[in-house]
Formats: sequence, C-alpha cells, structure tokens
Amino acid sequence: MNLHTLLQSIPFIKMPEHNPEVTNIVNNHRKVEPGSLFICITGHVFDGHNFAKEAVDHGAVAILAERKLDLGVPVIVVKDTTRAMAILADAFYGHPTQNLHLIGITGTNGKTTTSHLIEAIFREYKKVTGLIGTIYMKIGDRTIETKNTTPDSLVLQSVFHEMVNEKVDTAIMEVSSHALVQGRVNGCDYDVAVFTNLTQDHLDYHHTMEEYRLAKSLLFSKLGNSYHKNKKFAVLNADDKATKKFIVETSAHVVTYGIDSPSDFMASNINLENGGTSFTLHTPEGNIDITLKLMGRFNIYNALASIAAAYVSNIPLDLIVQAIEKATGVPGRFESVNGGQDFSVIVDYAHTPDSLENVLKTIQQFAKKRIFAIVGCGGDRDPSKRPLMAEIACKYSTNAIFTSDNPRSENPLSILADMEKGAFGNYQIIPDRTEAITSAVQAARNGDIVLIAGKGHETYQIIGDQVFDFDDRLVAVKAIKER
Ligand SMILES: CC(=O)N[C@H]1[C@@H](OP(=O)(O)OP(=O)(O)OC[C@H]2O[C@@H](n3ccc(=O)[nH]c3=O)[C@H](O)[C@@H]2O)O[C@H](CO)[C@@H](O)[C@@H]1O[C@H](C)C(=O)N[C@@H](C)C(=O)N[C@H](CCC(=O)O)C(=O)O
Ligand SMILES: Nc1ncnc2c1ncn2[C@@H]1O[C@H](COP(=O)(O)OP(=O)(O)OP(=O)(O)O)[C@@H](O)[C@H]1O
Ligand SMILES: N[C@H](CCC[C@H](N)C(=O)O)C(=O)O
Ligand SMILES: [Mg+2]
Repeated sequence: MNLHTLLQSIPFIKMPEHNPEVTNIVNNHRKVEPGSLFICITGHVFDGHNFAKEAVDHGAVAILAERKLDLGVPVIVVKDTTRAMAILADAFYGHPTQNLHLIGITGTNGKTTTSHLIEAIFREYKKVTGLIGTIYMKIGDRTIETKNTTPDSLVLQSVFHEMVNEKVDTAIMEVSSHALVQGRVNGCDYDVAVFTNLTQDHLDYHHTMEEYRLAKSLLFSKLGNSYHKNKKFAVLNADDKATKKFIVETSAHVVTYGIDSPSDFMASNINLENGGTSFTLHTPEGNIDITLKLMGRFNIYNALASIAAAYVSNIPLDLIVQAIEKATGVPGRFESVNGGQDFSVIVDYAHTPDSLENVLKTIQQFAKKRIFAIVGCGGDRDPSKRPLMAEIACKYSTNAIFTSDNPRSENPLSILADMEKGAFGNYQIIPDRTEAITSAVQAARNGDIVLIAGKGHETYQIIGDQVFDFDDRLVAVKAIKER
C-alpha cells in the first residue's frame, strides 16, 4: 500500500510530497525493514522518537511522529501517534475484525479461563477459532508467543489479518484494562463483550478502583450504537456491582448471568465436588443440569459467562452444554502436579486478593488435613495488594509460606516486608521460590494440599531485568522426586 493511500484513513492530515510504497508498519526500531513505516511512540519507559534515525538507517521509508524530525524521508506529524497507529494498523490490514465474529472478555479474574471455555464451545460447533490472551495467541491449533495479555494495535490487527487469511470465523480475546486505556484495541469491531468481575488489582496503574472500573467500561461503551446491522451484546455478571454502571454505559443488548442475583443465565443447586462441579442452569429456553470438570464456585461464573456468550452468538444450547461439560482445565489454573506423591500439589495463577481467596476457599472445601499456601507478589505491580494477599493466605491456610513471584526491579525482601504487614499466625518467609516450594513439598504428608500460587503457566521468573527459566510445575515435580 502506498503512503498516501494509507494516510487517507487519518482525517485532516498534511500529505507529504513523496509517496513511497509501505511494506509494513512497525513501532520498534529493531523490527524495521526496507519499506517500513516507523511509528515513534512516546512510551512509559522509552521515547520512540529517539530511535527514528536508526529506523531510517535500517530502511524505513517514512516516519510517523509527534514532532518535526529532519531525517531525509517523509515525516508525518500527528498529535498522538499511539492513536494514529491503531487507525493505520486497521487500514493497513484491511479492517480484519469486520470479517470476524469478535468476542472480547474483560474483568480482573477469569479472562483466560473464560476465553478457553468459549473457544472450546465454538470448536465443538466446528468453527475455526482464534484466541488472544495471557498464555498465547492461537490461530486454529497453531500457537504464537505473546508478551502482553492484549498486544498493541499493530500486533493485534496483523494477527486478525492472519486469522482472516486462515479462515477463522470467531476470534476470542482477553481485553486488559491497560489495553483499553492505551487504545490497543481501538479499531476492533467487537460483537460480544463479556465482563467477568471487578476486584482490586493494578492500582499502581489506575490509581483508584473507579478509574480501574472506567477502564473496563470502555469495552462496553465502545460496543457500538447502532441496532441496524449485526446485533451487539454485552454479557454482564449480575452479581458484580460494576454491572449496573456498565448497563448505563453500553447501548448494546444486555444479557446477564449470575448465581445470587436474578439473571438471564443463572446457576442454582450448586454442588461443589472434589474433581468437578454440578449445578442447574436456568436459561431463556428452560433448565438444564450441568456437570463441569472444573472446580470451584468461581468457575461456575466462568462457565455461565461462556454459555451466555455462545448463546448470543447463535450456538444451539444443547451443543453449548455438551462442550462445556467436556471442557478441561487451562494450563496453570488449578493444575494438579503429579510426581507420584500421596498429597496434592496445585499450581494456580491467583495473583490478586480475590482470586487467592477463591482458590483457597475452594481448597478448604476438600482439604482433609493441612493446607500449605506458597504465595508471592510481583514487583513493579500494585503494592497495596501485598498485605491483603498475605492476610488471605494466613486466614485460609494452615501453613502460609511467603516467597518471591517476579520481583522485577524491586528488592524481593521489600516486597516480602510489604506482604508481612498483613500476615498473622503461622507463617514463614522463604525468599527463594525453589526453596519455598521444596520446603513445603518436604513437609507435606499424606492428605495435605500444597498450593503454589501466582505464576500458573509462567515458565520464567523475572529478577531485575533478567529472565530466568522457572516453572512452578517442574520445580514441584523435582522436589517431589527428591523427597
Ligand atoms: C506500562 C505498559 O503498559 N507498557 C506497555 C506499553 O509500552 P510503552 O508504549 O510504554 O513502550 P516503551 O517500552 O516505553 O517504548 C516506547 C516505544 O519505543 C520503542 N522502542 C523502545 C526501545 C528500543 O530499543 N527501541 C524502540 O523502538 C518501543 O517499541 C515503543 O514503541 O505498550 C507496549 C505495547 O503495547 C506494551 O508491551 C507495554 O507493556 C509492558 C511490557 C507491561 O508490562 N505491561 C503490563 C502492565 C500490561 O500491559 N499488562 C496487561 C495485563 C494486565 C492484567 O489484566 O493482568 C497486558 O495486557 O499485558
Ligand atoms: N471468575 C473468577 N473469579 C475469581 N477468581 C477467578 C475466576 N476465574 C479464575 N479465578 C482465579 O484467578 C486466577 C487467574 O485466572 P485467569 O487466568 O482465568 O484470569 P485472568 O483474568 O486471565 O488473569 P490475568 O489478568 O492475569 O490474565 C485463577 O488461577 C483462579 O485462581
Ligand atoms: N497480568 C498480570 C500478571 C501477574 C502475574 C504475576 N506472576 C506477577 O508477575 O505479578 C500483571 O501483569 O500484573
Ligand atoms: Mg489472562
């Protein structure tokens, strides 16, 4: 696509004299190739304008910037390059989301789990699916590595473009609050927007719970304001108090789910068993008894959200039920680790107060003996959740062990000191994560449960700016074998 055609998508722009062919768009100078349009982003850490010269040296044929630069190639100046990037990415890749049934999921906890459940339902319906989220991006069965839960607009639109080329009809994606605020999803034409829940996290970034809620609300307020063509649906959790505000903020059709509050998709007669969960599902078409392979009351919410999202997407209810009953767990979420031991070891991605409480309460329901809870908190992330998570670990376990998660640029001991402010009773501090896991595995006896929380599917640990190989599941198995 030539530069002038590409720039037509941005109103009132001053067209440069030269009109080179643009072969790709990048915002990292390391990805520049001959023919690239390089977009200078003023970021949280770096100023992309500082890499513009290097970009030209590597073959960039044009620059999009927030200030004038003299580089010998066309430099187009706009007020906000991040905003312009989403518009250009959508145009460059041919508005791919208009050719996809797009489902976005937002909320503090349960996005990855819910996205996998929705994927499982659509696959049962013989649809070709795409998935974008914390663990990976997927096109059909092919997985692609990802850095962020919701990638930037350039990566997103290029992946959607690949999805369209590979005949994907439904794309399911996690939409983080950071992505909504940073406009990473501008240009995404959602058909269904799902809300899981809103509890404390990310206050380092959003500052207050109301600001955090407003970030989440953008998924619903941007759902579109026309009833003319395709129907748009907001699928909302009736048991969460944010839902009342989201209903006001969206003009889409609203469908609710819940356990306690009257809703369109409701669960009653809940039976939480070890190894599964059963409940009666109330739907607009009548009641159905359901048995899930997933454990815990919180997974009923994830299942209800998925059922509702599939239902408004016109998938027959009997098929939805068939798929949801078959669905197994997601990597790193309540994942059992088996090294032949006579006690349970569970790896879970709980890294917020609410998720930790949920997972520990679920474990308490089945625990016959002691519960070891290995818990840490990430560095460079909301410090106010640290004492809360420690308090929850002490409250719902018999043996709390505080350790490091991803310390990042922070001193692990100061993170642990923050946690200790909420701790009480019988707890230990073992900063080295391998030692913490090994110590719990060595102390555990027949019938005990060891929960290793916080890192789930992660296969690394970030200490300083170094990334080390680290997988809770492998460390636990090794410790079990060495017992
Ligand atoms: C604080 C934050 O959200 N940062 C995100 C933001 O980065 P940024 O725009 O500030 O980038 P920057 O690193 O300052 O660089 C500025 C520009 O210089 C360019 N650059 C930089 C260095 C260089 O050598 N050359 C170069 O060209 C960069 O490519 C960029 O264009 O935009 C980037 C692209 O979208 C993100 O990858 C990055 O996420 C960072 C890595 C991050 O850790 N974010 C977390 C907080 C996050 O977003 N998490 C949510 C999930 C949260 C949840 O719900 O649990 C997520 O969606 O992942
Ligand atoms: N609906 C839910 N409500 C509360 N807690 C949940 C729910 N679903 C899952 N959890 C807990 O939260 C953890 C993370 O779940 P999941 O990965 O599905 O959430 P997420 O929203 O994708 O998280 P992230 O924002 O880090 O990507 C799980 O390991 C479990 O402990
Ligand atoms: N998406 C979350 C993941 C947290 C995972 C936890 N292991 C940590 O590093 O804090 C975040 O960026 O806050
Ligand atoms: Mg996730």
